[in-house]
Amino acid sequence: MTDHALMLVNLGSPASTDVADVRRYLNQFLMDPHVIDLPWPLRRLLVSLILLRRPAQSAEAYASIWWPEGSPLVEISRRLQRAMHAQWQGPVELAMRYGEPSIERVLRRLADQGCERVTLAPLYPQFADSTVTTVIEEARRVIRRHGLRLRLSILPPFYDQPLYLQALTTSARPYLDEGFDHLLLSFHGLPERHLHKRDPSGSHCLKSADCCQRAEGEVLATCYRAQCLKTAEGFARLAGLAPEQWSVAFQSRLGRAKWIEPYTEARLDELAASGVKKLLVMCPAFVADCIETLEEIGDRGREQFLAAGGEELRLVPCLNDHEAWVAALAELCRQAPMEL
Ligand SMILES: C=CC1=C(C)c2cc3[nH]c(cc4nc(cc5[nH]c(cc1n2)c(C)c5CCC(=O)O)C(CCC(=O)O)=C4C)c(C)c3C=C
Ligand SMILES: [Fe+2]
Ligand SMILES: [Fe+2]
Repeated sequence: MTDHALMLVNLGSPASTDVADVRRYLNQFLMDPHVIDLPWPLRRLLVSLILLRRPAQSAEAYASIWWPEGSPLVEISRRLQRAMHAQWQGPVELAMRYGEPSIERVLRRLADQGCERVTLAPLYPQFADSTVTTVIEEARRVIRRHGLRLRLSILPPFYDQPLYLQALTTSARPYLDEGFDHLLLSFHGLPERHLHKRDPSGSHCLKSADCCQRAEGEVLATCYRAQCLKTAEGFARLAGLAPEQWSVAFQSRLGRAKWIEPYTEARLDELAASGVKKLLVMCPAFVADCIETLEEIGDRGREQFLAAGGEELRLVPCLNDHEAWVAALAELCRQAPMEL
């Protein structure tokens, strides 16, 4: 074995669709201070309130998209892991930020096997504290706590990398070629507060209608919304789409706080009302299909769009284990910079 491992990390799913497993998963996920960024007593109170009803609702949603092998997100991530073996000289491991296999279990196993270097690949194209930062912090915590002699390289967010955008375009091409009235690029949403907290100038994010279009340098480096727009523009350019053929929205809102806009739910109604009959939806914040794409868009979103007068909603699959993505990801990981 070479001593340089690749560790892919995705979000994770409940162990099963039982309400108790979903509650355990949601508790671990939502109690992460990077996800619900309130002081502990308030976070504990809010999460306990969410856990009164949400686990049963989410369990039903998970049950509607669950595969015989288990969670689609986890199974697809395993397929990606297997495909990466052919691209990486050394062990390729998969970990989940919440649930199993945990970052702790995987890093300890690698260290036990004599591995000295790990390229950590958070599988998120765009930066957010609730995804990327929490993975990196957890890896560092585990290394410190167990005194592991591991050197880390970290794959940075790749929202504008030509290799990623090209893979996205290649994987979407058959769907684009079938013809459509409009393409909606629906990204996972984020509470606005998360953007303000990371705005280095304190006066840029959400301060004007086009702040995210104009973001560059250190503002762009931590503005999730601006990075989503860059992904969308880069994809549209490569795919040869005209500006009126596509738009961006943000899905998966939770709670009462204000999340970044426009909301996908509202856009689905607007698009149907504007006469769009055949709608394509892509979800480029996710590299693997999951409850947010399959259930929220593929089931509930489709129902909503048809009820509003649309005729067809086609969900473009995420990159999953597409060969163009496997090759792109391997190259991006080889280029990942070593931590100082
Ligand atoms: C405050 C709550 C949430 C924030 C912030 C958040 C950010 C965020 N999440 C993803 C990617 C995924 N989220 C997924 C599921 C999911 N997300 C939240 C809440 C927040 N996410 C919840 C409660 C759930 C669970 C499902 C539900 O009950 O609705 C998933 C899918 C997991 C699966 O098992 O399929 C992904 C992937 C990103 C990229 C992001 C910030 C940009
Ligand atoms: Fe989420
Ligand atoms: Fe911004």
